[in-house]
Amino acid sequence: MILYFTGTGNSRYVARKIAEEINDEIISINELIKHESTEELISTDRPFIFVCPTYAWRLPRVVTDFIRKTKFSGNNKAYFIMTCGEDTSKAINYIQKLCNDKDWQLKGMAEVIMPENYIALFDVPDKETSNKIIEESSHLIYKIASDIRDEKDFEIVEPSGFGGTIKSGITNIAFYKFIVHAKGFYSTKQCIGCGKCVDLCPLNNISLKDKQPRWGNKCTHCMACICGCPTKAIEYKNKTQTKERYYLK
Ligand SMILES: Cc1cc2nc3c(=O)[nH]c(=O)nc-3n(C[C@H](O)[C@H](O)[C@H](O)COP(=O)(O)O)c2cc1C
Repeated sequence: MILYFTGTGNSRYVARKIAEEINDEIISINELIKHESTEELISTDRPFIFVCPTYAWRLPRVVTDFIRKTKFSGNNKAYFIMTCGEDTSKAINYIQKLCNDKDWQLKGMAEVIMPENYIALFDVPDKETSNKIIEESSHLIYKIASDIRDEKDFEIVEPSGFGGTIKSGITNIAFYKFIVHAKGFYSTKQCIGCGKCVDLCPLNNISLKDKQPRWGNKCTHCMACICGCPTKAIEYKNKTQTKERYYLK
């Protein structure tokens, strides 16, 4: 069973490719969280395969919380596939700990480089570069799918050095404390009040007031609202006005 979380489509794309290759069922964690079905039992006799973005060199906190809260049964094997713009540093250590706590056998963690989507802090690649990155990911995605099909362990990810320990450790904690807030988001005159941002927000953190989006305090910086807006009417502080949006359908 493939369970994916996504902000801007990269992880959904990878999850779908794997599902096609291994002919397995696919479930959106976004939908489960959105409909508050996170504590229900999820059961399969095939391995659990989690696909999600990397946030500050670890699993997104929202995914870790989902896994911790939800009851899983039927088998105890888990694969983790993290899409990322660059690297996952020591995310593997935290995944191993999560698996130990869940009594799961970790069959491996793989990182798949996909286009950077963190528009609030960085530039995202142009269309041509994004397409090239996506195309280049296919070889690895097929290898991942083939290993899962054969129930093989993934090749071990080279452990990163001390820099990685800092990034996945203290920097991750500081990142959630100081950066991950909805405060900087606002809509512009281009907003047509369509509510797409409300639908896309996995945490139900956006509501419409007078046909304009209002953000609550549960934001996880997934970038779905700003990148998925059909009229490019959402901005973040003064960081995004001139930037292209990135969203993979
Ligand atoms: C809040 C946030 C934090 C991120 N942190 C990292 C990171 O630590 N390392 C990295 O390589 N990419 C990082 N990225 C980039 C995403 O992990 C990457 O673009 C991913 O494929 C997006 O997946 P999605 O489209 O399924 O949401 C970050 C993106 C966001 C929005």
